[in-house]
Amino acid sequence: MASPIAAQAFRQRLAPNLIKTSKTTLTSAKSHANPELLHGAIALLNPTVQPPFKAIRHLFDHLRANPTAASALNNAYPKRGIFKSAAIKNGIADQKFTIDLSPARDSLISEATRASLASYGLNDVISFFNNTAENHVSTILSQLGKVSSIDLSQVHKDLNMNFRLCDYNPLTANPTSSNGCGEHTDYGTFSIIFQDGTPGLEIEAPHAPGTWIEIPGDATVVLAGWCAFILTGGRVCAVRHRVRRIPGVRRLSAVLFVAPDLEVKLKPLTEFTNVEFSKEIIGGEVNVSWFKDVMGKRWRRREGNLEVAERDEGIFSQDDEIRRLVLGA
Ligand SMILES: O=C(O)CCC(=O)C(=O)O
Ligand SMILES: [Fe+2]
Repeated sequence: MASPIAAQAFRQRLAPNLIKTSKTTLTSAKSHANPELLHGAIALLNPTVQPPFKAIRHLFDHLRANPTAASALNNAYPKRGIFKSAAIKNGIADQKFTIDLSPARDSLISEATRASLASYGLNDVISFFNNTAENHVSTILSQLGKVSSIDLSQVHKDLNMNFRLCDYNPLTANPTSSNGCGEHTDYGTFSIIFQDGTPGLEIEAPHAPGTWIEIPGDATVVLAGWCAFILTGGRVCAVRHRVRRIPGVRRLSAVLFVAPDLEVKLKPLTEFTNVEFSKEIIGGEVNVSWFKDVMGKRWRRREGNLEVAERDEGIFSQDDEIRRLVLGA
């Protein structure tokens, strides 16, 4: 999708202060495939702080074992809930549990609930994400801006962020399933994925669809989503990824998602684009809020968290359909 040159530049120019090139080597899911297949589609981050994985494990264990605590947390955001555990009953959906936070949702959690979850790690988790946002988000945004020659700061004034914890726990409805998180492309500008050392994350080679590259379990990965692809006129590629489970092995991750401001029109911020976009995109008919909503339905279906009434809508169930919306082909 994006030109190899821009993608290469994304990796190289992010390098000076962000990429750890020394110990981390990328290997391919296919035994002899070349890691260069990634063409710089992702960057590796040397983070200032690591997630508090011990606290994250405690928090998931506590919420899973205590439905009252889980309901109290979910009541802070009744529209969708915060702790998602559909995989306890649903063996076809992604076999993981998640805790979905954001600065806005954080402020809705009552003092009583916050206090009751403090000793199970909630505060540590929130300060980790706030710290990461403070230390890395604007730098990554400006580096992405430099490699694409497009000023992304003008459409990221509100810092629209989401924080997600994932628990790929063997105690789900389908313990032998290798599907931790089905293949998908994140909707926003970029995501930072922190891992607890357990492998499982795989990236699809942007120029060799169907070839999946295994990412080492200790790497912290920055990858771009659909909004970056559209805003930069295809100069930054949106990267498909997935998580495979190793039966019997628990894996934890923490993900920080950054997206443009909700009212921003999703159209290239340049007339010189690398690809041809759909007339809806060029015409500025799609804004971030609408796109997030549409994408959200798609990922909630995959994750088994879609409300019954929404489940039958049948639209946008595939990455392909999003691609059609964006590229019109
Ligand atoms: O758990 C991971 O490593 C990745 C999760 C992910 O891609 C997502 O939640 O969008
Ligand atoms: Fe993702």
